[in-house]
Amino acid sequence: MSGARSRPKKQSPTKRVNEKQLKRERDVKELEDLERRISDFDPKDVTTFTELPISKPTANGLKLSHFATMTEIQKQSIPLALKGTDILGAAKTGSGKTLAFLIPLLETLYRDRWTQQDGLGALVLSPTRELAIQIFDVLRKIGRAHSFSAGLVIGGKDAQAERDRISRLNILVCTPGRLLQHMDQAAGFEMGNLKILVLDEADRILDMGFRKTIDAIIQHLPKNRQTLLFSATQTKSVTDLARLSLSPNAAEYISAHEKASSSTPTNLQQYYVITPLPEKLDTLFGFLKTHLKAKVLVFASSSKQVRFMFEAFKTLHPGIPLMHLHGRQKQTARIDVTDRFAESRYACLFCTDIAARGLDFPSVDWVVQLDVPEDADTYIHRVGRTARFDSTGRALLLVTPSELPGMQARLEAKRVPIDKITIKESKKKTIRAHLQALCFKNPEIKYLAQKAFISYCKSIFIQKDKEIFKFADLPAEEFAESLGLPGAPRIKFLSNQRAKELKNKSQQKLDDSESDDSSSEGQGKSAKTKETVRTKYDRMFERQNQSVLSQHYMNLIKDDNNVRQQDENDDDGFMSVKRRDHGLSDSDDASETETGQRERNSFGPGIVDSNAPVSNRQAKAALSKKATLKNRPNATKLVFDDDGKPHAIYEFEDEEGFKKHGDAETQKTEFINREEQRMRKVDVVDKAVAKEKRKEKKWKQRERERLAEQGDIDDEEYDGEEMEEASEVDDAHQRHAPEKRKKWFEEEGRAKRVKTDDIEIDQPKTLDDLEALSLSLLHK
Ligand SMILES: Nc1ncnc2c1ncn2[C@@H]1O[C@H](COP(=O)(O)OP(=O)(O)OP(=O)(O)O)[C@@H](O)[C@H]1O
Repeated sequence: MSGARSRPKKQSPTKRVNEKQLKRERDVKELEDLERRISDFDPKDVTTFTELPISKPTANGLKLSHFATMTEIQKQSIPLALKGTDILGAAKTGSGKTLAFLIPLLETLYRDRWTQQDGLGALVLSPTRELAIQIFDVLRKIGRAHSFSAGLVIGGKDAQAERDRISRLNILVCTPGRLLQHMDQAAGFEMGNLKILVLDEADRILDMGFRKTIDAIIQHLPKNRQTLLFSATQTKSVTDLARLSLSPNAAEYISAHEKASSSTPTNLQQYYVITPLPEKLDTLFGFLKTHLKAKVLVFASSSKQVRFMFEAFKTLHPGIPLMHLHGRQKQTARIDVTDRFAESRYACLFCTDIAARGLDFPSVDWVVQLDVPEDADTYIHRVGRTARFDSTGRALLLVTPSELPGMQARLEAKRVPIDKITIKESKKKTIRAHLQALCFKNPEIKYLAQKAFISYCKSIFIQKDKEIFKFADLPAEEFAESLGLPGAPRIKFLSNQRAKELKNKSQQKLDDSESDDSSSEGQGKSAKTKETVRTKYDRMFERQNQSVLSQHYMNLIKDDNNVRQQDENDDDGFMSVKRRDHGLSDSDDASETETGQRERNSFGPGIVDSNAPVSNRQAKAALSKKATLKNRPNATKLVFDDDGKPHAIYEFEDEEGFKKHGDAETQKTEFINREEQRMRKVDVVDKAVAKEKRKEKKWKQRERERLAEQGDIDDEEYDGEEMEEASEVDDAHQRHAPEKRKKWFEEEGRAKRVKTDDIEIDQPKTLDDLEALSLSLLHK
């Protein structure tokens, strides 16, 4: 019958077993073959991936992804890595290091016939989320014909969902902080079988910022694994290798471009322009205006500068789409921005160094460094975002006159060819007046400008290369002016050591973003946010740079702090908020106090007054009668002698006399009963007075409405009442309050006279008055 589906022939069980066995035998033979090819393999003169002794699935994946010819680092490192050697791979930016580690990774698991049941076999660590995403994408492309389960664990997503699947993964691409979090929390997450560990941007992962995290991760990994380290600026530090249980003799150091005349791509043109600090934004704006048909990456040294630049330049409409990327953005925003910039033809992306390493944005025309990088390695990574693989690109470094000699020396030592350019007078633009008007009009922008100013100054202060970064040479006032500020905000600095610690800590947080504002997925964090209501003050205190504060906020905290500051003889500091109830760990607290004077001369995050109210509501509540009573110690009765000295009453009575009134327990009970009765009486009075007040208030309200209807009272007086209430919490408002209050009282008297049928009640002054009032009210 046409159209009828023919049923698949049912195989006999014996036949099925035979087929399975045959397949197994074929696989074993293929693997043996592969092993033989690898051991016989002579890496000389190989140029294409097809010549490599690799599995069919990997070869297919490469073919389908259109990778055919190998780059230098791939040629040199893949054959060795396939033989199981530990590799320290160094090659210029954009030269294909990702494939150099992903191919051996897939092959190792394939040759070990890795299955889902074997658990985690390969681990790739990346310093940033964006880079991890990119590596994972390449892995998915070239590993599409394999049957391994691979996962991306980077934070910014639901931690529980990640935890649920992490134990089922064979290959994991992740950021260090997030991995450690899962190692601590995910039951059943085992790394004891791990065969291969990869550190991309190894020097960054092994530096101070990640030190503790990496050491904790390494402790859980088996020692007999293969380790591959890659970077454009590779570490050769013996200590670093020892931390990874790598012997420098056993690991192969492969530097694809060691003999090259430059350490940056040959198709990259590099320039610098000497720009005094206060002229930087003008220069950048002028640059953008003359490069509207380009894809530009602009690096600044902090997320605050990036935010300020982005917000301020947006209002100037330079004529090129603007975007910004930094570690304090939410993960979704970060992904959105990277995707949009990758897809854009012409755009300008303001970013911090989270975009400096590894990111492979296609067709970037220019990399502009608004602020000089902290070292030559960072310079190399930043400029490496352009001129990738076989494309061309250009880079521009804005360098201040005082930074120039030091920076030139560092770049020369690293074989970075860079030429000087000057800007044509006709192309110079100034945006200072616009920024000043903007800051004047828009407090948000002004606040961002203040933060940008302070974070820039701090970044200069904490840099370790003092030949480049000379804090004393900063033209503070002019710089502030160039940002549109009326004057330079004051800054308080930490000791160098503490500042560096904080920088590393915060850098790791930003890079890994496990616990910054933007990532709400962290278990600890979400638990914390559930417990407490976060107010705007909380958010302010949680900011990393606590000394970046608006003038308004400074005024709010100034008085309180002045007292403490004087105690501490800390004349130069402008800000002395020391602690707050923010859940800093004990160790953090301890370090604050242990280090004593050193810490006092410091700036630092999250160290604020623990007693400070964190919201208007709490501030008001803390001042309420109830709250003050609650916190007051029990009252003690004192009697003053003839000389005016206070004595406790028991001092006037000996034990005999005391016992005459009965035993202590009875006396106590009697006293409590007596007091209870008294309180009950007082309570009746209080309630009556309160009721009367409510009544009076209602009546006044009605009266006001009535007068307003008649046109006797104008709107301003209504405002006056609101102003008076608000004045309890707002200093600024208090200045206006007396005048308004006077006005209000006048109206009050008039209103009282008009209303004649209500009972006139004199304000009770003594307890007797109160009792009389309550009795009269009760009798009514
Ligand atoms: N063999 C190859 N053939 C063609 N294109 C390649 C090859 N290898 C890599 N590429 C491409 O070159 C670009 C850069 O590769 P990759 O990101 O791996 O560089 P990298 O050396 O890791 O750079 P960075 O040091 O900046 O991290 C990518 O777009 C990649 O697809």
